[in-house]
Amino acid sequence: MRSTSNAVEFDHVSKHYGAVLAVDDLSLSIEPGTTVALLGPNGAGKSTSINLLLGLLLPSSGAVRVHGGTPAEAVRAGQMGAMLQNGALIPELTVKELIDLVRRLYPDPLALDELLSLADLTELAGRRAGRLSGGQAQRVRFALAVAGAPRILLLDEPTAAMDVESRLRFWASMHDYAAGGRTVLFATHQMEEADEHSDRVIVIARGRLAADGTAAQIKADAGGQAVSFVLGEQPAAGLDRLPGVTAVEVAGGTATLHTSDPDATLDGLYRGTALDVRGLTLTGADLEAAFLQLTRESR
Ligand SMILES: Nc1ncnc2c1ncn2[C@@H]1O[C@H](COP(=O)(O)OP(=O)(O)OP(=O)(O)O)[C@@H](O)[C@H]1O
Repeated sequence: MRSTSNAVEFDHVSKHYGAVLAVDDLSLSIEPGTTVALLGPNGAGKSTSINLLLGLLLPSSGAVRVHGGTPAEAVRAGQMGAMLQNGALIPELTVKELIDLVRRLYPDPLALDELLSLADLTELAGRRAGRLSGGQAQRVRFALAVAGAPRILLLDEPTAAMDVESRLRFWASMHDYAAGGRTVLFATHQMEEADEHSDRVIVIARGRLAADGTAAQIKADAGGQAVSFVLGEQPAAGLDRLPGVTAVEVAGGTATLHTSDPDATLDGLYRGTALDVRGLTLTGADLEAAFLQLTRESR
């Protein structure tokens, strides 16, 4: 029986390169229309996972499914587009010629003008590919990846060569593309990119799943948020039982409540205690702190 409800499924997938175990019993599924960030330190297995999804590598064990079929079937049907780390462009062709050449390979491609506009290349249409800057060439790679109007778009560190301005333009293009109900999976080292541009963050470390959820959930699970206030001489008893609280520290008259749910903790503090709460500060874990904690835990 083939399930068609998920765009992507990894079912107990492992991948060895000789003695190196790059992906270790990874199971996950991605619903259609989701934008997922794949986050992990160097060597975590991100590129290997993307190559498995594209059918460029076969799993040592387990199964990878794309819309219920094999990756090879999905690629043949033009369902997948990919922007890998260093895809070569033909330097003599103009941007327009190159994109048109590739789009004509697909059964149901996007229109040339639409592609140029989507990748913000209209003004560079007549420029030879060999004369583009690194960031402009990445935009061309993006146009080539979406030329066949794939249902699933895979991006391996797409903004690695881009300056701030190019990054902004690139993410705007990605969101335009994803808005049509397409599934996007992008690998990144940039926490803020994962936080800002995905519906879901999957953290892998040493080939295993370290965390899976929205950026907000991952931050909360890492328990890095805290509510602090001036306790003075008041008793600290019971603070550790407030909703969401994972640990309490009292030092120099200040109480710090580490919490997985600051809203619930504050509510409990005001309604459930008779404390006089002054000098309140809230500190949130950023995704970077959560990520470091998660990937450290899995070592
Ligand atoms: N062709 C290969 N032969 C042998 N080992 C490999 C090969 N490709 C990757 N590896 C190893 O597999 C592990 C996972 O590598 P992978 O490239 O998937 O990680 P990554 O998360 O994409 O890393 P990065 O962030 O550095 O791009 C690493 O230990 C890497 O050294």
